[in-house]
Amino acid sequence: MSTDRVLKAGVLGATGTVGQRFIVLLAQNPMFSIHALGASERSAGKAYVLATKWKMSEQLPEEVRNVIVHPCAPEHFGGCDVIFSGLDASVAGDIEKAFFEADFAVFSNAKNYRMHPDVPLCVPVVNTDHYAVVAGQRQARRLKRGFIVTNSNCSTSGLVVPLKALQDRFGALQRVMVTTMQAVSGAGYPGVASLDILDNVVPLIPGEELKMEEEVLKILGGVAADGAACTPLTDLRVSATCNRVPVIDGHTECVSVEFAGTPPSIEEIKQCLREYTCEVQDLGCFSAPKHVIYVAEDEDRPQPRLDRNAGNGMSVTVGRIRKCPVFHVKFTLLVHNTVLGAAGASILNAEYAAKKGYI
Ligand SMILES: NC(=O)C1=CN([C@@H]2O[C@H](COP(=O)(O)OP(=O)(O)OC[C@H]3O[C@@H](n4cnc5c(N)ncnc54)[C@H](OP(=O)(O)O)[C@@H]3O)[C@@H](O)[C@H]2O)C=CC1
Ligand SMILES: N[C@@H](CC(=O)OP(=O)(O)O)C(=O)O
Repeated sequence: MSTDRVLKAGVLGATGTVGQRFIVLLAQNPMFSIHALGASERSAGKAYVLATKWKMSEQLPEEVRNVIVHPCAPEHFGGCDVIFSGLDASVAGDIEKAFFEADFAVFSNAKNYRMHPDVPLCVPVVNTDHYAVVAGQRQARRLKRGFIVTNSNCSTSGLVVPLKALQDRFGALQRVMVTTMQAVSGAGYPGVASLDILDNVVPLIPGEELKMEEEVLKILGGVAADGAACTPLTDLRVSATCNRVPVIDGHTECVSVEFAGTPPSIEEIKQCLREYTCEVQDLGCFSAPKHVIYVAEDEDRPQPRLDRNAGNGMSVTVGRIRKCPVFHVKFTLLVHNTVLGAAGASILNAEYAAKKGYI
């Protein structure tokens, strides 16, 4: 298809935290027009402005205010070229399946299909090569034009970016330890009660650590020669510890890395991170950041309030890069959890899919 055509976008879960971020980003993106919105039966039939509790700092785009929210069923999304899903995971499995089986191109934020071998788990600045499994996915699931691509857990999306840069330049990684400090917007709306999170740190985000530990292996892995399945790494070991902190947006992660081979110097690591580039940049995708990784110059960065909007939320900021006395190197990174960690990644995944002729 021509990448000059404006793609009609449907948004499932449009009223939620990720859904609102989709609305903000799609309204600014010349490749897409917002064509249809979906949410639960609680919201269906209402104008969007009445169905959602708008929590973005940007104004609700005028053209979306009075769009009627539909139930999340394919018959309400006719004419859409692409479906973005910010659905709650408790319902995403069945609803997204109904859409890709109805021949829609689905880009999901939910966890349900992430670890399926024939589904790309794609952080678009890291592993667009995993789109190679889409043809096999269509064949195995008897889909004509439909398919599903997922993006990762929001903390995973930040972590894999510097890890990919290091792996590409210096070879296999052996062990990674990560401790996260995750923003409250990661829990959706209304999310964590203020009495739980103000003046506090909560050392548990149910299910989060295992997701990170598994997803990193898939994203940093490859694709089988016949294109039938993704092939997660088997030699890398990842340990994650996840905490909720009283920050609105932006997940901070303290990472320690051990290389399988001879470790590079700290200067070589900094240079590698600064120089990292990826395919969506080469293709000139609208949402691709100019710099995938910003290496923070100041010793006390990254900080969520100051750095979360780097590259319009599509860049990862890495700082405090130093020797680790246990592994080889340690650093702190920051990722915008609802932009590169969610809606922004989905949109860039769709831009890539359009450029490569999948849509
Ligand atoms: N927040 C983040 O940083 C990240 C979130 N994700 C994932 O993205 C997804 C959305 O998260 P988030 O926006 O935070 O969640 P929210 O709880 O804020 O929003 C959930 C959305 O799902 C809709 N929904 C709920 N039940 C149904 C139903 N039965 N039928 C149709 N729609 C329904 C809601 O509609 P209604 O308003 O009508 O109830 C709402 O639009 C989740 O799967 C989450 O795990 C992934 C990465 C990061
Ligand atoms: N659990 C993440 C956000 C999220 O919803 O992730 P996932 O889609 O992997 O469940 C957080 O709280 O910050």
